[in-house]
Amino acid sequence: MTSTNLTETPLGLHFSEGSQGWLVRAEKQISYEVRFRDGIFRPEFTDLLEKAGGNEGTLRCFVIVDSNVDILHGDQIRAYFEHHRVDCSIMVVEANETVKDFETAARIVSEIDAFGIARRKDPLIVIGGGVLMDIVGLVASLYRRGAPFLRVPTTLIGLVDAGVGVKTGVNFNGHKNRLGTYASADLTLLDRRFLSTLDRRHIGNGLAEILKIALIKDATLFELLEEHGPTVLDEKFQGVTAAGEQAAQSVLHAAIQGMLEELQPNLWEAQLERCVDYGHTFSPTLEMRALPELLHGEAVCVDMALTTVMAFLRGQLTERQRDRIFAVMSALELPSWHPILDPDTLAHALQDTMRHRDGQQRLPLPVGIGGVTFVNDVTPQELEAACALLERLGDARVPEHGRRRDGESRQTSGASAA
Ligand SMILES: NC(=O)c1ccc[n+]([C@@H]2O[C@H](COP(=O)([O-])OP(=O)(O)OC[C@H]3O[C@@H](n4cnc5c(N)ncnc54)[C@H](O)[C@@H]3O)[C@@H](O)[C@H]2O)c1
Ligand SMILES: O=C(CO)[C@@H](O)[C@H](O)[C@H](O)[C@H](O)COP(=O)(O)O
Ligand SMILES: [Co+2]
Repeated sequence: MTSTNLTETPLGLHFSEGSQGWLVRAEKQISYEVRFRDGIFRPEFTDLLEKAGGNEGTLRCFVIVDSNVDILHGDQIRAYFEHHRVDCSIMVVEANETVKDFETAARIVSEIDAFGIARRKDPLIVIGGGVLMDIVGLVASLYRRGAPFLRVPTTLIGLVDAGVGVKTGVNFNGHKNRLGTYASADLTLLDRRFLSTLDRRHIGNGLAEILKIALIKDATLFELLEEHGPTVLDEKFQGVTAAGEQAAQSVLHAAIQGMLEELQPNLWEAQLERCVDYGHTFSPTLEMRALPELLHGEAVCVDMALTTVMAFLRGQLTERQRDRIFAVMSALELPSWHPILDPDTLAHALQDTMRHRDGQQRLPLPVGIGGVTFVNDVTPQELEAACALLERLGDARVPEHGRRRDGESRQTSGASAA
C-alpha cells in the first residue's frame, strides 16, 4: 500500500481505493526510570510503593524473589512490606541459567492467578538477578497482555545491564533467549548494597558486561577498569576504601550511562547493528553448550577475547592494545579462552547469530580501545586463525582452577602480559 493513494478518513484512519484496504497507524510513547537508591528496603524509603496503586494500607502487589536473595535478605524484604502494610504475596523462585525457561514463567503465572492482581494497578515486583528479571519481564508482558512491573536487581549484571533495558526472555530448545519480548518496567531501583552478598565470581561476571561497554565506546571507562578493576572486585562495589568508593560510583555510572545511551535511540532494535551486541555473537552458543560451566558474562568475555584477536589480526588493534585488553580480563578474573572453542563451533554460532541479525553477520569489532566497526566478511579461515592465536594467548580460567575464593590472595594469570 503506497502512501500516495491513501485517503485520510475523518477519524484519522487511512483508506486506499486502489487496494481496497485500511492502513492503521499508532504510536506508543514510553518512558521509564532507572534510579539509584542504596538501602531500598529501609523503612523510610518509599520508592517501591510509588507504583503500587492505592494508599498505604491498601497497597497490593505480587513479589517474586530469587531464592538465594530470599535466604540472605528475605527477612528485611518481608519486614519492609509488613511495615508499610502492603497486601502482598511473596513467591520465592530458584533462578539460574538452567531454569530460565518457559516452565518457570508458567509457574509464576499460576501463582499470580492464585493471588489475583488488578490489571493496571497492582504491580509485579521482581527482586533478583538477570535470570529472574528476564523471566518476570516476560511474564509481565504476557500477563493480560501487559502488567505493570518494577525491578530490583540484586546482581552486578542486573544493575548495569539486565535491569536497565527492555528485553525480556527465556531460553528455549537449547537456544539462548529464543522466546522473549520488549517490555519496559515502570521503575528500576538500583541498590548496590545487594552486591555485598554476591559471590566474587558473579562480580567478575558483571564486570565483563561493563568491560563490553568500555571496549566499544568508552576508553575512559576502560582506563578506570585498568586502574581500579581489582579494587571494585575485591570490595564488591561497597566502597570499603575512599578510592574504592569513588571507583565504584564512577564505574557504575559510566557503565549504565553508556548502556542507556545505546538503548534509548534503538529501544526496539529497529537497527540491528548494535554495539552493545559486542561479545554476544559467538557467546550465546558457547554459553548454552557449556551450561552450567560458563556464566553469561564469562561467555561474553570469551567472545570478546576472540573478537579482540580478530580485530588485532585485521590491524584494527595494536599488539599493545590487544595485550592491555587481555590484562584487564585477567585482572577481573575472567576467562579469555574455553576448551569448547573450535572453528566449527564458532562457524555454527555465527550462522545462528546471523539469523538473529536478519541474515547478515553485523559483527561488532573493536577499533582501538573505545571504538567499534561492524563487519560482514568474516570467513571460516579467519575464525580458524583467530581461534589458533587465542588458544595461545587466552586463559581458560574456569571455576575449578585459577579462580580465587573471597579472601584468598591474588595470583597472576597465564594471560598475555602487556
Ligand atoms: N534483558 C537484558 O537486557 C539482559 C542483559 C544482560 C543479561 N541478561 C541475562 O541475565 C542473565 C544473567 O544474569 P545474572 O548474572 O544476574 O545471573 P542470575 O540471575 O542467575 O544470578 C546469579 C546468581 O546469583 C544469585 N544471587 C542473586 N542476587 C544475589 C545476591 N544479592 N547475593 C547473593 N546471591 C545472589 C542468584 O540466585 C544466582 O544463583 C542471563 O540469562 C542473561 O541473558 C539479560
Ligand atoms: O545479554 C544481554 C541481553 O540478554 C545484553 O548484555 C546485550 O546488550 C544484548 O542485549 C545482547 O546482545 C543479547 O541480545 P539477544 O541476543 O538476546 O537479542
Ligand atoms: Co549480555
